[in-house]
Amino acid sequence: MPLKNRKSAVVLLNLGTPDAPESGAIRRYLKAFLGDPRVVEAPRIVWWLVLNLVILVFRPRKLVEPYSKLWKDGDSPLRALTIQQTEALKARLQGYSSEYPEVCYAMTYGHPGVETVLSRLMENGTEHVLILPLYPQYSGSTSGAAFDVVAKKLMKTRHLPGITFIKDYHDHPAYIEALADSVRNHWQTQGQQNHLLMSYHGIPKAYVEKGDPYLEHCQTTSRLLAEALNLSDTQWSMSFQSRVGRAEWLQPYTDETMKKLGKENLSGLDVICPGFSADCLETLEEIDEENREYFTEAGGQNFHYIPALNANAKHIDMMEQLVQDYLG
Ligand SMILES: C=CC1=C(C)c2cc3[nH]c(cc4nc(cc5[nH]c(cc1n2)c(C)c5CCC(=O)O)C(CCC(=O)O)=C4C)c(C)c3C=C
Ligand SMILES: [Fe+2]
Ligand SMILES: [Fe+2]
Repeated sequence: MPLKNRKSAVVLLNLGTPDAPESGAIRRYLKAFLGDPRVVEAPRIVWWLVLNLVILVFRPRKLVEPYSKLWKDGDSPLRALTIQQTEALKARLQGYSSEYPEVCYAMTYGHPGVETVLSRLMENGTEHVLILPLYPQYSGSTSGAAFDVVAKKLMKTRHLPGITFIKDYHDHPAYIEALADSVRNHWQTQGQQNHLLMSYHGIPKAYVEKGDPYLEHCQTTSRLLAEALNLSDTQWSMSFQSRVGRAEWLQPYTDETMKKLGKENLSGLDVICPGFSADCLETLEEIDEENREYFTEAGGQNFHYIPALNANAKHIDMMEQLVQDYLG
């Protein structure tokens, strides 16, 4: 099916990451991210005080070391992998004909920002923009916040382009197939362990109680992946990581689950993070280092982290399919 034309563009939209593994850059990133009321819904004045007087004073310094360890060739893994995904999708769509959409990437917080990327596309005469937030499961705190930055730019634009916003793809067959293929490949090369843990980024439980469909999306993705892999109910489970603050977040928490599974003397654990489209601090450091330690210190053996889909061919197949579904 031919794609519309070169006047369309696809924007891969991810969360954002600091510009450098230094406390100033990390502080700027956290200020934008955690200052967004979509992410932290606490009363504004109270939160402003906590953010500026506590979190932005201590957390940036704490994150310098883990970010520095992951920084490669002058970039953070999240941005480097988003660039690889962009190049791979571009190469794929160029194969169609001379009439293909431009492919670029943007970040909700940090660089390149949505405002800059959309301005450039509109200056170049782009008539239709397909926004693909790289969050398979919808949450107001991620996909909703991504929509806000797009809308904010459009509110200031006289001649609007057409806009298509992909809300989520948590149950898209090409996404489930990409995840299943990645797990099968891992099992083929590294061996299958007794249990597969699917760990998702957490959100406060209150967001779900107020109507955020995130939990339901995570449950559906997990069930579909387990079915695709023919896993019985005891062979897999799901958990939620990266809790910040003292409020209750979605449970079970990943760190507590690791300790529990480690104590059960499991001979081996495979861990996948289906909600992360690219490896980043939360997978490479928090899961593959910190949580690996919780598991092994509790007595577990053979901890295997299965990488995010990153620029895998099947992940790019999925993106190509989404472009076809929405622009074809
Ligand atoms: C405090 C509230 C937070 C909510 C709600 C939240 C939701 C959420 N986040 C992601 C994806 C990522 N988060 C990342 C880092 C990160 N997230 C928070 C806080 C919340 N996230 C913080 C404070 C940080 C910074 C690191 C830290 O201090 O621990 C990242 C990694 C960025 C990188 O540079 O590598 C991603 C990706 C999702 C998908 C989500 C809700 C579904
Ligand atoms: Fe986060
Ligand atoms: Fe494994």
